[in-house]
Amino acid sequence: MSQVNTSQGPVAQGRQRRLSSLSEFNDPFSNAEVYYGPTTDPRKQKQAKPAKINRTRTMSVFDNVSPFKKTGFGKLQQTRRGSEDDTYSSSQGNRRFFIEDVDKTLNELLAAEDTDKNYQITIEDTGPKVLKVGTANSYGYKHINIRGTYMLSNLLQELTIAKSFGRHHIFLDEARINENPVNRLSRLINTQFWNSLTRRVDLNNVGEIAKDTKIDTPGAKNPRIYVPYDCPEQYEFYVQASQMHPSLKLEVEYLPKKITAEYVKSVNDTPGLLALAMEEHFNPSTGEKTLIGYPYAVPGGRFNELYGWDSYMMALGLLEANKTDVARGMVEHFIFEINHYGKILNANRSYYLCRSQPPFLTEMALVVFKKLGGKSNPDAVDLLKRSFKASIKEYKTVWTASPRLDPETGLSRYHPNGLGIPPETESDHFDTVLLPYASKHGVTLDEFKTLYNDGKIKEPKLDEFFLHDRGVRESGHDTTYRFEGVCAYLATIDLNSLLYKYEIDISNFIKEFCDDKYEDPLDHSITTSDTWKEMAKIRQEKITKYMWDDESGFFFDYNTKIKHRTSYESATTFWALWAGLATKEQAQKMVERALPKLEMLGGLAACTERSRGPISISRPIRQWDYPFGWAPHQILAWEGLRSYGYITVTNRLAYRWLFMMTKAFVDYNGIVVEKYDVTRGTDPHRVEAEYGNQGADFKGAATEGFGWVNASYILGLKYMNSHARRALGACIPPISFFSSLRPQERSLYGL
Ligand SMILES: OC[C@H]1O[C@H](O[C@H]2O[C@H](CO)[C@@H](O)[C@H](O)[C@H]2O)[C@H](O)[C@@H](O)[C@@H]1O
Ligand SMILES: [Ca+2]
Repeated sequence: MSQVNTSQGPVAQGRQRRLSSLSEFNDPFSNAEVYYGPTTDPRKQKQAKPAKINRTRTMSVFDNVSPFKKTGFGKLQQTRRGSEDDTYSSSQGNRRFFIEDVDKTLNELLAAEDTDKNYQITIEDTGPKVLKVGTANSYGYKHINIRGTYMLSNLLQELTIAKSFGRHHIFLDEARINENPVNRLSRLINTQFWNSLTRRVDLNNVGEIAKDTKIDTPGAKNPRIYVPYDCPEQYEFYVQASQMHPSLKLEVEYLPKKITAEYVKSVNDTPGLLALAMEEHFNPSTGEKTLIGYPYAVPGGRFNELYGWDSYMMALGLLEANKTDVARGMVEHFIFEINHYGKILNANRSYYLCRSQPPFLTEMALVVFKKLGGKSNPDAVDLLKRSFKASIKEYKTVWTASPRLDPETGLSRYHPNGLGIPPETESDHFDTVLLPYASKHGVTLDEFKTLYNDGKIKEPKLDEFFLHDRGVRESGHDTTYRFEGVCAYLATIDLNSLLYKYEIDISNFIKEFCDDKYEDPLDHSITTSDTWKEMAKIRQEKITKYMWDDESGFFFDYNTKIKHRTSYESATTFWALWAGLATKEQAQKMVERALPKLEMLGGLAACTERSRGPISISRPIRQWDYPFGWAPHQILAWEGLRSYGYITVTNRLAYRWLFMMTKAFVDYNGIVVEKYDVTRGTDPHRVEAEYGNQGADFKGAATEGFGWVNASYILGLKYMNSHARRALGACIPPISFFSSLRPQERSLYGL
């Protein structure tokens, strides 16, 4: 058992014995609230029972950190360096530290190791990379060294978290700060990041949930909620919340019945959160019924609201973590949005009311339905039916209606309504575009913005620019040179693949759940599975006719205005595989010809360098262009390639992406960001494009990662066998990993 330091007095020894025996029961990898919670708090040690919490396994340092040493295979034989001095190992072989003063150690650590003073310990810091910490068994009397960026940055993270739990002294398992990075990152995503990103409206938290850092007009100072005109219960609920917390100054407003572009522009200076779906809830403490919001996850960083396509990507990750209620909640919110706002919103803020985002509801409803137990669960069936009813409405009234539908080709475009300058962008985002107009009218930039927004200055060319800019934002790909000045005219491969998927899903739904006959409550039309199958077939033919380029192996966007196929090489070409509309021959050409142009060190780039074109001061880099890679592009390409039988290519692409994420996580203080530069080996998280990089701005410890990137990590790991997983844990670069493999293993990666 634990050693007792005989140089201490009997009181200290007794205390130490109690503390040691108490801490024996901790799983080194338990959630922060358990690990730093009351039962492990030495101050509360007397009251706390030594409960057998989360002791699921006996951890050993070597099991945990040295997989290559154990399995031993040539080149990859690597071990992560542990701390010195094994004298104080516990019987389980898992050393523990005792940090007597969390604050003091935190300050010492930062002073010595955070040499660039950004509250993170990274490979760019030039400190000694070693810190002495007291051992648990000596109750801090003897010291051992913690070495290296990864362990020191994990120490910083753990101390930061312990402090946030109000802890002054802690026991800390070495295994916790030397955890295999693949395990650590997946653990944090599943047990912590999702929780930090989850929102659920109740009477007490509305102020927090309504927070928005994007707009700073005087009218945005107080939180505000806009409620659909036909939701009086919700209106009462928010008024009650406002009255319960007067200091919040929460303003509650009804939306008009008809939401026009003029109305949306008129509230740009008084933005607010838009109400979402709620359910009735019985409060046992008051004995009364109240409303409570369905849970949902936000993307993170500046995006503190429910987004359209982010939600689908996050739902996939949430389901893997068994957070089914959150994924289901987001489906409920989308049904609500379609029924009350007319579309799945870009996000639930007033300034997003006119536009949507790439549609994924049918597939999202299907994955949630399956997870809820499928046909055997009446609740799941009910959810699925309501989802498809809403999806059919969305399909007909949003995506295949004016102005999004191009009547000539029958294909659809991102083409939302709206007026004026989008208020949610970075304040200087449009300056280079607006400056010439301000000069022309002899006014300052700010004066011009007001005059233009108020309609006092008319500039048709600028109207055209913003028409496309709104389309760009609806596409989710804001911004890219692929879409600039042209988006609203483009029938994109992205959108039309998703609509093909809707048609197929709706066809299957009608067959399986509606006795092959669906009467639409809106227009009373009757359709069968064949009706929708035929629509899908027609779209597939149109896509091939207008978009497929046999020579390059790409599906390109089609410009409906000039009636011309574009040649911008985008990773969204793989959405044709995800949706299942490409032929086998097309898929093969995509893999042989398009893929090599997009495959980079860290996975798929958003587009090719050639398509993006040269970058200069007057032509700045755009975040949805080369050399950046995005989680949704990876996720959809993996699934698309897999479904066409290209599993080995999927393995390879997934390894690349996961390597890049893991490496950045290890070297940069646990960072997980919105997007990555997939061409950068050392610091792929460093992106100096629009909006910087969400997820990078934290002190001490990242708490939320970024929604769809979190999901991509968990989904990507499903393609890794144990060998690849170990290589990732040791941060073996893709080239080294692939070239270290025996021929039959290389074939697993399509090499
Ligand atoms: O505020 C600027 C823009 O921000 C959003 O776009 C980006 O973040 C979204 C949330 O992660 C994501 O869905 C989108 O693809 C990103 O480009 C927002 O969607 C835009 O409308 C907004 O102008
Ligand atoms: Ca630093």
